Parts: sequence; C-alpha cells; structure tokens
Amino acid sequence: MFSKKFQRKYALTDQGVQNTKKGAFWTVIVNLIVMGGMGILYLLMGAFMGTLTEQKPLPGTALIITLTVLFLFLSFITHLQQYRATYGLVYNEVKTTRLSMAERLRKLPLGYFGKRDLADLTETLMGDVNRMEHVWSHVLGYLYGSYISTALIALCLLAYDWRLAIACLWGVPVAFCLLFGSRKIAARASEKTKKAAVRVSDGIQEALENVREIRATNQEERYLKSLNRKIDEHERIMIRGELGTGVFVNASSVIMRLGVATTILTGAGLTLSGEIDFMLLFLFLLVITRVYAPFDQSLALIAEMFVSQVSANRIMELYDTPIAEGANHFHPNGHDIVFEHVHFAYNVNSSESQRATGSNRDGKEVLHDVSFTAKEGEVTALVGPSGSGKSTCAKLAARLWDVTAGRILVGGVDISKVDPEVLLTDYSMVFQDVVLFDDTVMENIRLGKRGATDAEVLAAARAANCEEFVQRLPKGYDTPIGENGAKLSGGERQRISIARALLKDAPIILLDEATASLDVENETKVQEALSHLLTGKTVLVIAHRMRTVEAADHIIVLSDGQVAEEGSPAELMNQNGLFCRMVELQRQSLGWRLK
Ligand SMILES: Nc1ncnc2c1ncn2[C@@H]1O[C@H](COP(=O)(O)OP(=O)(O)OP(=O)(O)O)[C@@H](O)[C@H]1O
Repeated sequence: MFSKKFQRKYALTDQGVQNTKKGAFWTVIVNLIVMGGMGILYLLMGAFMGTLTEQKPLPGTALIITLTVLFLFLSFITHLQQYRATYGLVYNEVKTTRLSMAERLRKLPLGYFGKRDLADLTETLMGDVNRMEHVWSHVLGYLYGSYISTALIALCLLAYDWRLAIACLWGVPVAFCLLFGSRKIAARASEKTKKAAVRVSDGIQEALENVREIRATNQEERYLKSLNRKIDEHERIMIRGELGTGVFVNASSVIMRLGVATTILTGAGLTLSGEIDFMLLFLFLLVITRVYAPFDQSLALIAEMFVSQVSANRIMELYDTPIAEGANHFHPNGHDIVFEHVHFAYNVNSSESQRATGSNRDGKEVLHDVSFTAKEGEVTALVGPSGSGKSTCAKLAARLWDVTAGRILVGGVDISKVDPEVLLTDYSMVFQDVVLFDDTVMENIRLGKRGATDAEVLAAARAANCEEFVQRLPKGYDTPIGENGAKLSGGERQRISIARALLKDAPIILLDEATASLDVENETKVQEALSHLLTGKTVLVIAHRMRTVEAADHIIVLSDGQVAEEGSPAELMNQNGLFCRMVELQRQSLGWRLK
C-alpha cells in the first residue's frame, strides 16, 4: 500500500521503487561507514590522550594504517554501490519511463491531444522526466537513507548521553518542520513556473511552425515582442519561486546548525561540572561535523522534492487518462459502416482551465443524432457547409474519437469494442493534410504495409502515378523527401499517400477530398490514382466540392451536425433542398454544370 502510494507520488516504475530501496540501503551504509571514520578518529584521540595523561603506550603504526586502509576500502566499496544504486540505475528508469509514456500516448484517444498541446506534452516527456530523473538519482534514495542512518545515529547518541544528544539534534526536527511548512508555497511556485515554461515552449513552437505566415504578414516584430514577454515572465516567476524556497532552505539550515552551539555550551557545562569527561564531548563534536552533512544536503533536496511534485503529477496524469481499448480481434460481417443515433462532443476544456474551474465539462455537441449507412462497394459522400461535421463523422468512423452517445457498427461489430490499432488495419485514410516522414519515397510508401517487398511498393507507386515524378528525383525511390515531404509538391505528396493506401489495400477507404487543393493537371493524375483504390471498397468521402459527388452512389447532407438530406445525387437534386442549393451556388461561382 505504502509502496504503491510512494510509486505514484514520485512517478516511479516498479523497478524504480526497488532501485530507490537499494539506493536508500546503500546511503545508510555509506553514512554509517563515514560515522565509523569518526569512530576511528575518536579511538586515536583517546589513545593519544591516554599517552599524554597516563603515559600509556601509543597504538602501533600498523594498527593505525590497517584501520585507515580498512576505512578507505569500505568507504570506496560502499560509495561505489551507492552510486550504482542511484545514478547508475536511473538512466534505465528514465528510458523505461519515456518509452512507457510514448506507448501510452500512442493509445490515448485523440481527444486527449486537444486538451494538452504538443509543447505541453513535449515538456512532460522531456522536461518533467528530466526533473524527475534528478529526483530519482539525487534525492529519493539519499533522503530516505539519511533519515534512517540519522535515526540510528541518534539512538546511539541518546544511549551515550541523552542531554548532549538532544543539544546536538534538536535543530533537525525543527528545521524539517519549517521546511515542510513551506511545502504549499513551493508547490504553488513550481506550478506557476511550469505553466510559464509551457507558455514559452508554446510560443517558440508556434513561431517555428508559422514562420512563413509570420514573415508574409510582417508580424516578426510583434511575435518576437510577445515571445520576449513570455520569456521575461518565465524568468521572473522562476526567480521569485527559487527565492521563496531558498529562504526556507537557508533558514532551516541555520536553525539546524544552532545545534553546534548548544552542544558546545551543554557539553562545556557538563564537563565543568564533572558529569561527563572531555572525550565524550569530543565524540559528540566529531559526530556533529558529520551528522548535519546529509541533512544539509537533504534540506535542499526536500525543497526539490516539493517542486518536482508538479512534474510527477503531470506524468501521472498521462497514466491516469483512460486509453482507447477493445478486443484485439475484428471479424466483421462485410464492411458496411452504420451510424446509429450518434451524438458527439469534443472535449474542448484544456487541462489548465479544468484545474482552474475544477470542472470536467465536455464541449458543446457537434453531432446530434446522426444515423446513416455507408455500404460496401459504394462511394458514400458526406457533404454540407463548413463546420457541419463531415470530418468529425469520418474520424468517428475510424474510432479516432469515441462517440458520446449512439454507436457505429462496421460489418455489424460495434467499433467502440475493438482495439483502435486492430480496427485500423481495415482502414485506409487519404486526407488533404498528408503526413510524410523524413525518409525515402520507398520507405514512406512502405508504411502502408509492414514488411511489403520492394516489388509490392513499386507496383503501388506505379498505380498511384508516382513513377513520373520519382524518376525526376536524384536518387529515384531512394531519395529522402525532407521533413513531412517538404521537397515535394502537394500533388506529389498526395500521390505518395495514395500509393500507401493502395499498398495497404484495406476494405474501408476514408477520403477527405484529397484533390481539392490541387491544380487541374495534378488533380487528374491523383484522380486516376484514386480510381484504382476505390473499386469494391466501402468508401466514405468528404466532399468539399460538388463535383466530387458526381461519382458518389449515395450522399449524406449534413447541416449543423445533423443529417439534413440523403439519397443519390439525382434524388437530392429533385428534392430541391440544401444539396440542390449548394450545387446551384457552386454552379454560379464556378460556371460548372452537374451532368
Ligand atoms: N479538435 C476539435 N476540437 C474541438 N472542436 C472541433 C475540433 N474539430 C472540429 N471541431 C468543431 O466541430 C465542428 C464540426 O467540425 P468538422 O471539422 O467536422 O466540420 P466539417 O464539416 O468537416 O468542416 P470543413 O468543411 O470546414 O472541413 C465545428 O464546429 C468545429 O469547430
């Protein structure tokens, strides 16, 4: 129970908890060995005093050397073990944590990424884990080990002389109480600092992503000013926060060190009154030179532990968010897609505003009671005004989000019961915003089907009309295409994504009118490539232009998140409703006629 709480509190893996225990164990041993060194000094001093006062013989050099070598040897071995158990093992902990967080992110529903943006998640994966790395390596084992070793030493001191022990150690609990009292202030300061840091990362990321638009609209100066403001604010908040914790840490340290003065005063009094001999006072003076050392460091470490709590909470929030799960098998009866009374709302509240308002209210509903069927072997087009919910329907059909109410069936199977990764093996998606990787053309297409042979990739590329532009690339299919295909035109990128979909050859195709932004020549090439892809599949196409619906078997007209009309193009034209008006409007603006 305690172990689980501890694990959550410090965002540790199971192995991390074991490593911390090991670290604490070796810290106890190291601290006791160091105290043992003080013991040797005490024995030597006792022997010298005996020689001076009672003319006893000095201990042999061999004994002194043996004790010193033994001390150095034990000290070296235990420090090495402590190092291994703390700093050495932490790299593995960091690696495991980052990998498991990445794995978790992969399984989180897309809605989560609306709550926490990229800069925020990057900050958790890099910044928060870095901060915890320091806590795992430098703080936890060291701190808990110091608690135990000091408790043991305190017991020994009490057994020797309780009056001197209290004079020596009273400052320790007082200092810790003071520091624990400052806990809330430290946590609040840390949260403010973290938010300011995320605002800076957001600003930098936004500036980098939109560098073209910023330049095109002459907004560089305004952007830089706002970024500078965010950086200055971060600096101010950080300094204020560190000052706050610094005051408490130093005050605690001073209070603890007052123990030296009280030990000397009490010891001197007791020695003068003859209640203790000088050697006992000497022993206590030796001990206090060491007993405060781990605590001095601990005070700063405790402050770090308070501050790091914000990072640990941010990491744990990722683990606490439910992932999209389901059966790892999917055996549909055909591939008709059926929407049954589907309602859907994006969760628009950011985690920040959720914390501020304490609410977990979903955003407003964007789909209301949507029901339709996209049949296998047919092209079903979703049309409607901008913002009517077309893309949302397509994303729900692939379980990129889960419906709020109602259900979506594919071949009779409720897709909310199927693991998204398993489900998506039956889907190919060709969207306008193609995602390409900084790799070769060949490898970008091969992503469609794991383990596809070169011959399969080339066949798909030919069917998607990639051949023509790939031949012009310096290394053909082995040419790297830059970050997100930066070295390619829109049409070329689009054809690579179609080749990928062809290679996958999935029975369901989701198409966000992939050709809408292309010029006529490119559009014809991409359309031709698409025609290979669509035959015999369940095709759900988001049509922004009425021209696309020419080829559709069935049309769903969405308006304000509801199905306004549905039927074949001819039926809808006869109904003289929204679809007909949309066609008329485009006909007027484009001078185009529906055949
Ligand atoms: N990630 C999101 N978070 C919150 N709201 C969203 C999100 N994506 C879309 N919306 C909202 O959902 C509604 C439907 O959007 P959707 O993108 O499905 O419309 P659309 O018909 O595809 O529009 P368009 O034709 O302009 O692409 C809109 O009001 C939009 O603002």
